[in-house]
Amino acid sequence: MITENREQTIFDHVGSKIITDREIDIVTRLEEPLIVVLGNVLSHEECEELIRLSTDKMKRSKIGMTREENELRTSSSMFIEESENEIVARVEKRISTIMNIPIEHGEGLQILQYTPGQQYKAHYDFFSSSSKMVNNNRISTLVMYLNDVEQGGETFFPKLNLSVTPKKGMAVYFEYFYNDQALNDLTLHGGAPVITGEKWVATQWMRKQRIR
Ligand SMILES: O=C(O)CCC(=O)C(=O)O
Ligand SMILES: [Fe+2]
Repeated sequence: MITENREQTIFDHVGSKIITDREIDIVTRLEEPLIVVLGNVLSHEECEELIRLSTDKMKRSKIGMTREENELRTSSSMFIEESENEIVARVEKRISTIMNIPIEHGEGLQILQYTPGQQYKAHYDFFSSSSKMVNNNRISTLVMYLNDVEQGGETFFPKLNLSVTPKKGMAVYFEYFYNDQALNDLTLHGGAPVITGEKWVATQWMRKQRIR
């Protein structure tokens, strides 16, 4: 493997497994920019619990659920901030090990629900240099799939001709903290329209510095 001249990454795992309270599988990796497909990240029970928590919260406060009015993302979204929930705390700890960043750098888990026709058009997760957020920008993302989608809903990276099929309990990780901005720009990605069924994901974004 050619490793010279490669930039330092945040994700530091080698081999085919990441040992946390669960044994996570490294299924596929693209090196630059680093994009890793991971298996066995969440148990089916944990996936179902995250969907339940989000559905519950949605019911409790109708304003908590933001149905996006803009064209970029047509899914519904919700932040889960219940770190006091045993499952959320356990999952956050695991995510922190996978992403190799303390959980205090993480925005709360965001749950997205897509119904047929809904999508998330190609975008960057990092904030543009004109944003106030750029001082403590995002550096990495973990998108976890909470269910199987009958048809559609792939996470796609148009500049890399890469797409990842949602599979319950699996996840895709990518980072964009390279000195070479051209590498960061290659992480353009989106959620393809769901054709049949529903799609639920939980996204963890990490910031450069702690935010909680
Ligand atoms: O739904 C997906 O596959 C992608 C989600 C995403 O890009 C995000 O949450 O930032
Ligand atoms: Fe994204």
